[in-house]
Amino acid sequence: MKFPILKTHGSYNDFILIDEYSTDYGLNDEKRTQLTKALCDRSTTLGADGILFVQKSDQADARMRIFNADGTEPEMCGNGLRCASRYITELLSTQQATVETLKANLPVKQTESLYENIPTFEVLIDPVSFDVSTLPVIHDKSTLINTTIPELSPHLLFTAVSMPNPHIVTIVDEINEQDVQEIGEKANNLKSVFPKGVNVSFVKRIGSQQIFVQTYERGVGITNSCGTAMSASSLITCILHMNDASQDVTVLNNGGMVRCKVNTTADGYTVSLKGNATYVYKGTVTLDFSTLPSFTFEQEETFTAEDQQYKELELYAKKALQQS
Ligand SMILES: N[C@@H](CCC[C@H](N)C(=O)O)C(=O)O
Repeated sequence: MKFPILKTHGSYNDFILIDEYSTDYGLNDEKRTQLTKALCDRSTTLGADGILFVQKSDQADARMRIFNADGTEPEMCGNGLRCASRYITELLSTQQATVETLKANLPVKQTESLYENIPTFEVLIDPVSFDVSTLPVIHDKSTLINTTIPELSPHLLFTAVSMPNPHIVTIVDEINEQDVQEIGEKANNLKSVFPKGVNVSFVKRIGSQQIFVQTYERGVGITNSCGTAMSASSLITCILHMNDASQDVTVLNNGGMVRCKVNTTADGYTVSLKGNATYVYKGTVTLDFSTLPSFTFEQEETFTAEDQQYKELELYAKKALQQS
């Protein structure tokens, strides 16, 4: 089997995009899982945090499915949706679209550049719920807001929210990557509390409407950034009165920055997530499912100027972090 792939990233949360919209490769979910594990492996010529499968939809303009590097399929991916949105809107020659995801059909659009000449997309994160049963978290209360989870840590205070993938967020004075790794691994092994695993974020407030977020992603590990986690973190800082809703929260991360706006709705909240959708390279993968994980990859095009431009945003975000 031979198929083209596109390497893309949102705040250096990187994905391999496979276009099943234009060509039916006859993949089933078992094959998608096998493919994801093989191509996302960082010891190969590719490597990524996940695969975005772009497909046809009978409810929306197109459909995006995301598979984590470990082959599992989560409910949502915010950074990935921006990348898929760029691909879909270019494919359909439009500037906005509705994209079917596992839990909702979501509006997406190209928007003003986050920084000079950065392809920028805005996606809606919805549905959002603080009901612990939606993550799920096994807990005797129906919501978990700024509360200890003694099985996880005796002193950290966590808030649980589904975006609609599961997140727990803790606000700290300083972020230590070792702690993020340790608590993230522990939470994902704690099946009595998080039966489906959980994304774990540490958040530091760095100024008015400005936060820094680091995330341990379920099914991946520590990533440069996680779009739904940054949306969850912005929302939680608003409900804890550290930031204001209805105004942008600038979220710095280890791969750059995004902007999140918390919207108050009749049912609760949604979050608008704005950030880059950067293409890195294109090429062709050749493989035989019977001999996976081995495959070959031939790179055909690199988006050097785009990559260079993004590095300037990254530098700007790093400086903003140092000055905070
Ligand atoms: N990186 C993503 C989230 C991907 C899914 C997550 N690892 C999960 O299992 O829920 C994002 O940008 O939101």
